[in-house]
Amino acid sequence: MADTDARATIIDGKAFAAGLVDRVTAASARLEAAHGVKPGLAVVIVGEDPASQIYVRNKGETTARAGMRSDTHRLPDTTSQAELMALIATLNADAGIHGILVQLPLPAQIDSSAVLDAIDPDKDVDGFHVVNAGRLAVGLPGLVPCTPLGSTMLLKDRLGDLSGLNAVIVGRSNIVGKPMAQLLLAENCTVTVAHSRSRDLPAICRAADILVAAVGRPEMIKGDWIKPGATVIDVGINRVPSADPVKAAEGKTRVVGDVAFKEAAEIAGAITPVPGGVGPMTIACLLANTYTAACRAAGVEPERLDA
Ligand SMILES: Nc1nc(=O)c2c([nH]1)NC[C@@H]1CN(c3ccc(C(=O)N[C@@H](CCC(=O)O)C(=O)O)cc3)C=[N+]21
Repeated sequence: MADTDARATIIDGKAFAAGLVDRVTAASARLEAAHGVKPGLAVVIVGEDPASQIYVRNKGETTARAGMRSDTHRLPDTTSQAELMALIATLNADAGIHGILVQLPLPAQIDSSAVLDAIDPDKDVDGFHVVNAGRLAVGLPGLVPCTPLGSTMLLKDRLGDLSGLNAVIVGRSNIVGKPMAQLLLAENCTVTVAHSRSRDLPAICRAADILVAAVGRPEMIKGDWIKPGATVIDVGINRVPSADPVKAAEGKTRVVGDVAFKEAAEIAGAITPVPGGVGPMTIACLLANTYTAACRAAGVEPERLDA
């Protein structure tokens, strides 16, 4: 691709996500035409974090472009737990809303897990509710967290059958690492979940045919941690000072992943870039989950969307 040093195939998450959004758009139009149901997503944002505002705006725009209903609820950062719970109760009861996303992180006065677990699990398009975590763990249909879902789609698109491959996930969060482990286990991978307390992380990573980096530490995973030919999925989106010291001094930033991309691309067989890799898949999968939730609410079998 553009980087002539790179040996690895650069996995174009942005392009795959655009295709997925197109398929969701078409499937949603057919759902509306046949059953009179227009998928509806409600996004709730509490406070004024500028980065969060950007994500919320992107989600809202993409949802509208896909022909879905998209409501954004912006609440002040002084919002109480009770006020947020009341909004969620209203959205749970609204038949025109099939998906609810409460943007994280929430302000300190709010108990996040209580809020997430107040969302109707069948409208929980983030897949963060304990019921959906449980469904995923035991193999029942539910709603699957968007970032691991999108990462798995990219892996299957690139590798086909994942059976028997060694998958190493670095990071054990409830929103990425743990659900990613469940999805790859369901694909018959041999799954290792490594984390900050793991001993000899480089050696663990070097055994990986599939390496998923989801730690939130800029460029922590080095090129010599990667097995030659491995497929690397970089989930990290870290804002760091610009590489140009003059721009950095002006406060300019750039976005990097959890993987030292340039050196990793010399060794890996394929790698997702940041930006343009997993991030766009997260938003596309949010729309896919909203479509799936709308179909289930209408008692309609969702169309396949993953390819
Ligand atoms: N309840 C909840 N669900 C979320 O899914 C959730 C959340 N809270 N809180 C914030 C994080 C962050 N997040 C991103 C999604 C897409 C991009 C994305 O598309 N990034 C682009 C652009 C990156 C850039 O240039 O800034 C890319 O990677 O190419 C980024 C970040 C979802 N989040």
